[in-house]
Amino acid sequence: MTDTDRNPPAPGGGRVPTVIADGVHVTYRTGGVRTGRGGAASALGRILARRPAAGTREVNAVKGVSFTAHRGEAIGLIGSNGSGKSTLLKAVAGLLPTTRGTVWTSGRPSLLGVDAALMADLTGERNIVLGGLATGMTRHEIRERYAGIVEFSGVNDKGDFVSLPMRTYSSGMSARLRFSIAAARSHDVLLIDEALATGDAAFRRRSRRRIEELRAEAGTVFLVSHSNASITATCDRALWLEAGTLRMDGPAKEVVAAYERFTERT
Ligand SMILES: Nc1ncnc2c1ncn2[C@@H]1O[C@H](COP(=O)(O)OP(=O)(O)OP(=O)(O)O)[C@@H](O)[C@H]1O
Repeated sequence: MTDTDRNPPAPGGGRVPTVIADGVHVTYRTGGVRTGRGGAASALGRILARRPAAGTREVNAVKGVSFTAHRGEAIGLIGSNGSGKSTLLKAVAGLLPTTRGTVWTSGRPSLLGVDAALMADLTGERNIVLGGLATGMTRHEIRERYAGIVEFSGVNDKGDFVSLPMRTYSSGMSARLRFSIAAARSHDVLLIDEALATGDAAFRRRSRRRIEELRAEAGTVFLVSHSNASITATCDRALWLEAGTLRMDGPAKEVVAAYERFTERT
């Protein structure tokens, strides 16, 4: 299949954009250090004067990032620890506000993170239903796909784990179940944060095939990973973030090679 087959031409003749990030900045403000001084009156004064509380720290996690993603692309996000990958993903998902710049997305983006909201005290079964509803599946669709989700995740490979509370799962099993729930339906824009890193080799193969299918169903997949091999095997394009800025955007193999040269030097 050629790249053009996967990316049906837009009415205007070009590829169909699904995410446009235009000069995106994201800033975290962490709570002030408690000094024990200052009552309600001084807090009110600060709010009226728009002054941050003493000790408030600002972290500019993403600084002026711009890119356009298209239908049918799988895009890897790479970069050192703390370079802003997860923050950018959350901003694209609409879970964090931008302090400057704009993110435009077509359809509803779905973020599949390591800390996605599954309930530790509920069984895998219940979480499949809740997670399925949360990703927009109907009860009927969940019933139809339930067996496929359990099989894909492999959580029952070593016993009937799906009927046990998720707190009894290893972190790899939880991550696999989260991925399997999210991957059970097509997404306009699917954002995956490190989900593949925890699976074993067989699961990683299944996941890559499924990501390939999701792209073919005309979605866009973003994948954050510290595994350069996962990025080159799964993605055709990569964005390299360093200290919140976009260092490189291009074919995954070229970007990963440049990033590897950079990490060897540092
Ligand atoms: N909730 C938060 N409050 C304050 N600062 C934060 C918060 N989350 C992240 N940061 C800071 O924002 C910066 C970017 O973090 P982010 O998690 O986006 O990086 P990352 O590239 O995904 O890192 P990693 O590879 O280690 O997962 C870091 O300096 C981090 O300390």
